Amino acid sequence: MKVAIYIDQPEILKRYKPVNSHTHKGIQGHALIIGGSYGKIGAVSLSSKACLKTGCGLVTVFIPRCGYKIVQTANPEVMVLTDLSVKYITRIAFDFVPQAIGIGPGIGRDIETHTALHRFVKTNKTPLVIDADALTILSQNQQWLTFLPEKTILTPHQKELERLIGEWDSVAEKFEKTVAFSKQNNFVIVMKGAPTYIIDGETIYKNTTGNAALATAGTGDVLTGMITSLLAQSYEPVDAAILGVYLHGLTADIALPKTGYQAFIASDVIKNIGKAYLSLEK
Ligand SMILES: NC(=O)C1=CN([C@@H]2O[C@H](COP(=O)(O)OP(=O)(O)OC[C@H]3O[C@@H](n4cnc5c(N)ncnc54)[C@H](O)[C@@H]3O)[C@@H](O)[C@H]2O)[C@@H](O)CC1
Ligand SMILES: Nc1ncnc2c1ncn2[C@@H]1O[C@H](COP(=O)(O)OP(=O)(O)O)[C@@H](O)[C@H]1O
Ligand SMILES: [Mg+2]
Repeated sequence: MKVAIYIDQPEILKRYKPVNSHTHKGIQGHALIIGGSYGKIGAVSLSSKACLKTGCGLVTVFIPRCGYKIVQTANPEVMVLTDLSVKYITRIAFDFVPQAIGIGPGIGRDIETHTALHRFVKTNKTPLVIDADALTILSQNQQWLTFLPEKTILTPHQKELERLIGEWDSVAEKFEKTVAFSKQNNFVIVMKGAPTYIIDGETIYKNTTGNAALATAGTGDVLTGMITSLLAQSYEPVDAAILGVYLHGLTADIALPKTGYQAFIASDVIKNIGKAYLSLEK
């Protein structure tokens, strides 16, 4: 395995772009988060809130109708578009041009959602982050991979990675297969775990923040919102992935002395994004 580049504060400061004092919401990026299904609207609610809290100017979600009141109530700052279907996404449509799209949190694996995802990837040209059930659907339809834009960011956990690249017999083989998959498709792979690695072709980055408090429902959905936010704010895809993973881990390191491992939940990641950013400016 090639030597990994450690992602620590000096590496982050090479990439981090502070906010310009003359900016306005119209140029801070408009992100679209597509996901949710009956019982898993929370995933989109968390993801879209994290997207806003990471600095994106405008955030819209596209969800099934059952999520409308939930997201509008939980996150009044987020705009909401709905599918015609109540429980699942069946046809993705929106009438604006986002700077980045995050797709997958809570989207489910209904067969009609497979069709919606197929139609979407065939026509989409917007920079993309793909997570969760959208990754699982893609794993089952690998001929769709050629439709994805260059440097699409995929954020699999270990099981989702296995569905994409197949089983491995050793850690070295896991990296070999992931590097090959990244090179073949020109994707950025966020290989989530403890620690998380970011793989961009032959280049491997190893994150240095985060702890076991993150082993709780929804923290991956939050990460998707954070990376989508940075992509919408014009970070290069690999930098959006690196900075997103670093800040995400840092929230858990900051919160740990107050929450302990057990009481930390995905909303605590979101609560601590501000402190994570502030620590970069110290
Ligand atoms: N509040 C919500 O609405 C939540 C919705 N979620 C959504 O639920 C859907 C299913 O996601 P899941 O990831 O639970 O289901 P998956 O079936 O995709 O993956 C979970 C399976 O992978 C295994 N696994 C092996 N190694 C793992 C690792 N390192 N990390 C995580 N799992 C590992 C688990 O044991 C389990 O069998 C996704 O769309 C996701 O976004 C979850 O994120 C939980 C919270
Ligand atoms: N023990 C751990 N140490 C550090 N980070 C962890 C640990 N367990 C999980 N994480 C992080 O938490 C997140 C979990 O993502 P994921 O499994 O997709 O959760 P969900 O789908 O519930 O949102 C990933 O960013 C992963 O790296
Ligand atoms: Mg997940």
